Amino acid sequence: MTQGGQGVQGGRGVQGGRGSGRGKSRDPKTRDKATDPARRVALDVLRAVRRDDAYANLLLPRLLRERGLDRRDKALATELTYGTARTAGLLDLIIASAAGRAISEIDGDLLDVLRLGSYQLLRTRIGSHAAVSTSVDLVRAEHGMGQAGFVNAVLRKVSQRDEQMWIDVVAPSMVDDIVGHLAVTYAHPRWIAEVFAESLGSIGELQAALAADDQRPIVHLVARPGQITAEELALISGGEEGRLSPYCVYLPEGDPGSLDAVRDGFAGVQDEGSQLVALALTRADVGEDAGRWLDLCAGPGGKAALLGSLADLDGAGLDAVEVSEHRAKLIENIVDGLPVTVHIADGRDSGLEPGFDRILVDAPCSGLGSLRRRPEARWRRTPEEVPQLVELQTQLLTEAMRLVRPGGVVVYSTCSPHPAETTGVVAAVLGAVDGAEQLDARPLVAGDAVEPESLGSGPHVQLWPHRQDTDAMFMAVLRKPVTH
Ligand SMILES: C[S@@+](CC[C@H](N)C(=O)[O-])C[C@H]1O[C@@H](n2cnc3c(N)ncnc32)[C@H](O)[C@@H]1O
Repeated sequence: MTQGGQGVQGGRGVQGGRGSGRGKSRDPKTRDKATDPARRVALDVLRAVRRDDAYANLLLPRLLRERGLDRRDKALATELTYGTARTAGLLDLIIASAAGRAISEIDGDLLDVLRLGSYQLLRTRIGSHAAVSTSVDLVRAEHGMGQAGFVNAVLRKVSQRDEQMWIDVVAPSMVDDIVGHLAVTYAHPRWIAEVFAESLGSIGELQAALAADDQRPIVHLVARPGQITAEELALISGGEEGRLSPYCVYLPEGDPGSLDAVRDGFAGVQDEGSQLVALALTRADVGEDAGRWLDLCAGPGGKAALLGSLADLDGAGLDAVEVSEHRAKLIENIVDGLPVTVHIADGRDSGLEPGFDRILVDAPCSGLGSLRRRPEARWRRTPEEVPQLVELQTQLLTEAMRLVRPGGVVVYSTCSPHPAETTGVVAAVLGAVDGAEQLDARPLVAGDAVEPESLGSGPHVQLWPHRQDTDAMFMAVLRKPVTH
């Protein structure tokens, strides 16, 4: 996808056989065959997402493997599935307007096809004839001519405007409601745009934040220390060494699952921001480190594996607590051979003896900071979920402060920039633990390529896709007083 600016660059009308300028990436000439396997896979995933609450990023790779798509069809199916899932709310506004009826009045199966067709019309280079006719064919095969006629009529109407023209129709005006306008333009629910604005402290950067979140990110790999270096991993994967984490490799294309290093567990898929959180825990000054480390919310184990590798090199050991049995098994698999002990337990009452030198609380959260990587998530989350999460986060961090030894540190992190889940939780716990202090997290994250000052005013660190090109990870470092 190209950078999604405020105006749609190019903005060519689709009547000439092309959609708008944003997100154009494919030569359509050979993609016009009806119900080709790529569109079939995309539709099946979108349907499972809507009907069964499936996760597109888990189901799609499975279907691509099972159905034996070639490389080009895999790329097309991936673009159409993730793109459509990510923009579903915006597409629905356009479809409702074109159909002249509410989305709730459109049959779900037809809506999936309309979303897939509209996405092709508005955000890909696929010709409008191909986008419409392949959609009609998908419906005709399953639902007959009548329904196919409806889909044909709606998509033809959608094709009469490009994306920017439709935004002018369906979005609130920028003058009356700038947040609402930007939310629609960059395909986000309004409440999430409000949360981003609140976390950023103004709406000045909101457009950049939403635009970055409206892109498909490249894959980040972690080279597990002591097992493979980032330089080696970059060489064998064809990727590029990361800018921020010494263990990160950017993989612009290709299937990470096909790399031997990933299959053998020397490397894994992990956002660079998550690597920085684990790193911050190991870099914090705790005085004499007896090597008792704890990951209190460890599943599925990405950070536990990185911490375990670093603990191995340091002669330390890591206890990894996870409440879900299934996720605890995932940790077991990923930390095989490392000095990590997995406990299936509630982190609020794990039964572990206090006295840890370093504790990570990578708390369950709304996930608003990793929406780029989970295409449908933004349309599933609701603001009503947040207070309950905040309560759990506060309890987990409070327990971590009990388990850490005097002088030891707790890193509290979320893959969410929501102020209630981040600074709100930290302030509440700091206020409740006598003498606890918050350390400046910025020097623990900064490196050769990043000055601490570029990470905000501290003491916490809030990463952002539009600033660091990582997920919007939050981290705060708390130290328990020595006299406590
Ligand atoms: C954000 S994820 C952690 C991600 C993990 N650190 C990683 O890097 O792979 C939060 C985890 O906390 C677990 N969790 C939720 N409630 C918990 C609790 N009360 N005690 C321990 N773990 C909990 C969830 O099941 C989930 O696996």
